[in-house]
Amino acid sequence: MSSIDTTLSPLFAKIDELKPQFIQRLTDAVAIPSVSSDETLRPKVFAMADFLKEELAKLGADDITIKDLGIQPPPVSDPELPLPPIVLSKFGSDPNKKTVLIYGHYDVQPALLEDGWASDPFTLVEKDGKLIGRGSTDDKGPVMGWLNSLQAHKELGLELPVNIVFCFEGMEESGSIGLDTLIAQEAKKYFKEVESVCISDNYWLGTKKPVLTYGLRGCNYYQISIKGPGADLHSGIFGGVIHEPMTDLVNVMSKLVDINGNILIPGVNEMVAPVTEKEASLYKDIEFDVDELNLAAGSNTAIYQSKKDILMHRWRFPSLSLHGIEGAFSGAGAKTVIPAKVVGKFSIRTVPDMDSKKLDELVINFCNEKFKELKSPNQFTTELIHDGAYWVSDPFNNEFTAAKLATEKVWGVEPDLTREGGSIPITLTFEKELGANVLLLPMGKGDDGAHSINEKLNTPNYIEGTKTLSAYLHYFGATK
Ligand SMILES: C[C@H](N)C(=O)N[C@@H](Cc1c[nH]cn1)C(=O)O
Ligand SMILES: [Zn+2]
Ligand SMILES: [Zn+2]
Repeated sequence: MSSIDTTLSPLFAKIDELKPQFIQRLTDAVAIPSVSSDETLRPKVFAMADFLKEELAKLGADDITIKDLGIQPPPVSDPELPLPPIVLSKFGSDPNKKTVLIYGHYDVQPALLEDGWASDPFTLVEKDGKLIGRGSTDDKGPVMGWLNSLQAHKELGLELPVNIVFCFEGMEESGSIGLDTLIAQEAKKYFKEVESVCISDNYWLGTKKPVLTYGLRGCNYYQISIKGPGADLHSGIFGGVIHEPMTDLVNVMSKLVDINGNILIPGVNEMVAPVTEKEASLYKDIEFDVDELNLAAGSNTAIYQSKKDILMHRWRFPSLSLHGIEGAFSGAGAKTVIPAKVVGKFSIRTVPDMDSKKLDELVINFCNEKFKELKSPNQFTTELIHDGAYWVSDPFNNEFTAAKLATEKVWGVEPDLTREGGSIPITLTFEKELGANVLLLPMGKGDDGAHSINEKLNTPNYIEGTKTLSAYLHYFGATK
């Protein structure tokens, strides 16, 4: 037995013993509806920051620093809306140990029972080996996983193998506003000793095999606002005699993408890096198939049937999704209203070598052009709400080697190396500003339903995932 194995055996046994407390920790976290995109729930996002602060204090943090980010910039309804703080914390400062920055986010996507949840989204339910609740997999489960690991070390009196710097944010689901600047400001201060970054905020590709992730798509999020009449109107009185904002909006939005997911804005696809032969050969060894995709989607609606096509369109080609229309009638029944103002939301997932600023220009000009063709007198604007960069790294550095050992130790299989279709806007900033390697070490499975109804984290993924994160720190701490 190696000395790491000798350390990990009692650590894993302790994690198993603490399982009920770990589930309670996640239950308490999920109970706080920290939805960053809902301005009315902003106090709850602050409550979640307080919760983390208390947990970190209980675990004996050497330092806890709460960084205020000021007021949220437009577009917002409340011009005085405060941004949630960044929760920073340190455990250990041994100059002979490596220092690992662990990033996670404490905000969540919106969730309403009436969206189709089987139970209240903010009450964690354990059913059939699954922990169901908003944020269970994205990202409260993994964040609690790190805290669980510290608790297990503390209760065993086991020294941490690395110095830890936590950086938890409350705006990830809304573009990580303010965090870029904070990282740049603290690079030579709070983050001075950091030499490596680990993020657990994505998912296995499928449901059977753990993965390590070396790429993310970026995300540019836009809104089109159209304003017409002074107030919502009766369609029996005004229908057919005025230009309706909703008709204009649906018309413009329908020109952005076709039903096979092809982006119709000229110049966008031209920015995408060509596929090399080496890259094309990478896909065959990855464990995944169209059935896994259909299972995770809960439908047989795949555009592509081959593994390679699916993965390439998830990881290395851009996509444009239409998300919703603010101000449109969306309730049950048959309300005969003409909405006075509507705001259409869509985003583009970006990939190498797309230029974010050039993309904004192409999108905004295209929308303006399509609206102009309608010859409508309504007021029209398209704007970027937030953007986050794509990221691709080397999956064979020390971080990935240690994570592979940790995954094999816990799960007994070699992990696949994957990219992620989703975005974690701050990843590239950490890499650039801190000059550190970043590793993505996911906890949940591909069918967890992040951002969807009935989001879940399988209980074994939560517990074995806590072991994997812990083992990673030990293997990485031992690298020369
Ligand atoms: C992968 C990560 N857990 C996640 O869900 N990220 C979000 C980030 C985002 C970007 N714009 C809005 N939210 C995502 O990929 O949608
Ligand atoms: Zn997330
Ligand atoms: Zn998310």
